[in-house]
Amino acid sequence: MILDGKAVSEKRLELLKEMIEESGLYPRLATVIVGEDPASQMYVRMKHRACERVGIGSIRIDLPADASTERVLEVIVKLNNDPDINGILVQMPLPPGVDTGRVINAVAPNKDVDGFHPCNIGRLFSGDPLFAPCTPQGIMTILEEYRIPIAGKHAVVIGRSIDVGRPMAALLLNADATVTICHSKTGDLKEEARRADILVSAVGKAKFVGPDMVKEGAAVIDVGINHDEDGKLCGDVDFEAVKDVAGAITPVPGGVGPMTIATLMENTFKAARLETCNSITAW
Ligand SMILES: Nc1nc(=O)c2c([nH]1)NC[C@@H]1CN(c3ccc(C(=O)N[C@@H](CCC(=O)O)C(=O)O)cc3)C=[N+]21
Repeated sequence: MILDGKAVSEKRLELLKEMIEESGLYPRLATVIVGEDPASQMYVRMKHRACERVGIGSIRIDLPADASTERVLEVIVKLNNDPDINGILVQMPLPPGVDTGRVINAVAPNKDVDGFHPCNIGRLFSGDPLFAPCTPQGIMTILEEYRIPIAGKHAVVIGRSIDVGRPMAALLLNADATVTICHSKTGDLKEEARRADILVSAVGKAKFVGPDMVKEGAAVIDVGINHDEDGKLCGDVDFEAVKDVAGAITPVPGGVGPMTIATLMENTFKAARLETCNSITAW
């Protein structure tokens, strides 16, 4: 079975649009983009387009590639204090001259729709999430939509990044999976992967996951964004070879990517609803 992330994202965006309309709220997202990386430019454009579609207002702040950390922090503090903004997204990766850790720490946790702030990561790992990072949260939505069982299953996550691998493991653990996190220093990665009922690959290498790494019937989730020899967009998984072994598999494109954007919209609506609670205990 192919897990159609594009279709699920469309469905969720339609639902969200109705929910926003009914709420009477007008959520607003600010994106901050530093530099002119073409992929980042494209992703940010896609995010603003999604905002427009569901009834979220959005503004975009562009800074030059040589902007100082202080300058980026200044912009974030202003957005933190702006009552017209509910959600703040700083497009990653930042140029090497900008201190990413300081930038992430500066975003107000209740506007952190990316879920990267240590407060949000901590809440996620303590089993009481506020905002979870969009890519792994979007993957949970796909698994839910297709009724793929998680509780009691063995999940293996390849990759330990703060935006995907780690929060993915926390979300699966919160859903009662038994979770293994693998990375570049893992002893026998093949053997670990083969144990997975749910295998999530977030490595960044084309054809990294072959059929010899997949248990018959497993759900395979491909988070990779790579390009093959012909320059065509592809994931980490050798799709053609794995699709007959796996019970379910996400394609690239059309799998995890669209879910990331749909989840960002959902998180922004959540941020707008939070704002209407004036007590921190209600979060
Ligand atoms: N602060 C921050 N938050 C992010 O969520 C974030 C980020 N920085 N930096 C970059 C990554 C990457 N990302 C994607 C979003 C959509 C697609 C997507 O929709 N992809 C389409 C294909 C698009 C194409 O044609 O290239 C698909 O897979 O079908 C992919 C990747 C969000 N990211």
